[in-house]
Amino acid sequence: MSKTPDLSGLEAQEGKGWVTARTLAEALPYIQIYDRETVVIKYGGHAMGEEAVARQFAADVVLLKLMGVNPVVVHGGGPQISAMLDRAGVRSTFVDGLRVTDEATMEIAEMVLSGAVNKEIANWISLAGREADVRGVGLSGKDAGLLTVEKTTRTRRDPDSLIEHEVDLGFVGEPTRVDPKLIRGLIESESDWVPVIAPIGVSEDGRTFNVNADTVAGAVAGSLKAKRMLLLTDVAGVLDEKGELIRQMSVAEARGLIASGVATGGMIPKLETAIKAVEAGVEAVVILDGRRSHAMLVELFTEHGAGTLIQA
Ligand SMILES: Nc1ncnc2c1ncn2[C@@H]1O[C@H](COP(=O)(O)OP(=O)(O)O)[C@@H](O)[C@H]1O
Ligand SMILES: CC(=O)N[C@@H](CCC(=O)OP(=O)(O)O)C(=O)O
Repeated sequence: MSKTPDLSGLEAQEGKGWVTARTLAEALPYIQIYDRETVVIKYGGHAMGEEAVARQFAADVVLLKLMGVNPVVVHGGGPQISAMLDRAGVRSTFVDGLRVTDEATMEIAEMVLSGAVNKEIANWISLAGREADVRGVGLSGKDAGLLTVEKTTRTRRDPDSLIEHEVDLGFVGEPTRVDPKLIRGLIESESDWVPVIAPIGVSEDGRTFNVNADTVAGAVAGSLKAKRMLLLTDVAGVLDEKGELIRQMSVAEARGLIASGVATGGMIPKLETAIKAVEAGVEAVVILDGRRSHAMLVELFTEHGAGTLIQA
């Protein structure tokens, strides 16, 4: 009697193919929703983690572009700036999550953000997309008048005298104007260019400023009236008072989380940015864990999404 060949390995392999095909087919409605829509992705310094994670992120950005989405990446690099300041022996302090930036700090922050981090991300996108000619284009707010800022002011109340006094953050800026012409030109071009933006801005009188990357992403997304802004960070999303993930919330509920003290630290500027972006015409903002592989794909192309969605 002839022996039946053992096909279990082959079946397992074929089974995987069928699962992949079904996943792709199920993504069809979402692929159509995002077809030629702009999605601004804020890629935080913590989410970058190891090189393999960052390369995976770049490959997912390429996939988005090839699926018809127009991704625009705004990156951070806080931990990377801190590491370089340490090496240079420059001490760094933060006020309300913003780095106090003197001249020496500004010089190093710009080197790290516009130089190392920006070019690395653009390069990884170009490498991941080279077969299809998808190319990362590294820019900062200094290019083509992209980001005009004014000096950020912060006040503090003295606990004894109760008198308010100004805290000088140095070269820290708030966006006052985004000129999106260059970005529009890149995303609407026949070429598959993906803009990658470092959070550096210029004041009206031409001085260089360090800007929180969430804030830059919000301003860019607002000026482009993006379909989505994704804030990739190092938590699953916004957590409620019991530490459970909130899947969806309104702008009013986001304000409530800040007021009640459930959102603290770095989550406050993220929610404030999300609120401003929605008010500026971004359809929805999602805060999600950028360390999880394919988090952006799960968010955009599956029924359940990932992280916390904030909309009007
Ligand atoms: N309610 C909350 N839900 C989730 N995270 C929160 C909340 N309140 C505070 N956080 C903190 O916010 C952090 C994310 O902000 P941040 O560290 O600035 O991120 P990034 O460096 O990615 O911009 C989380 O790691 C968490 O410690
Ligand atoms: C003014 C200010 O604080 N600028 C930030 C810019 C980088 C940033 O925002 O990076 P993450 O998104 O990785 O935190 C900084 O110097 O750290």
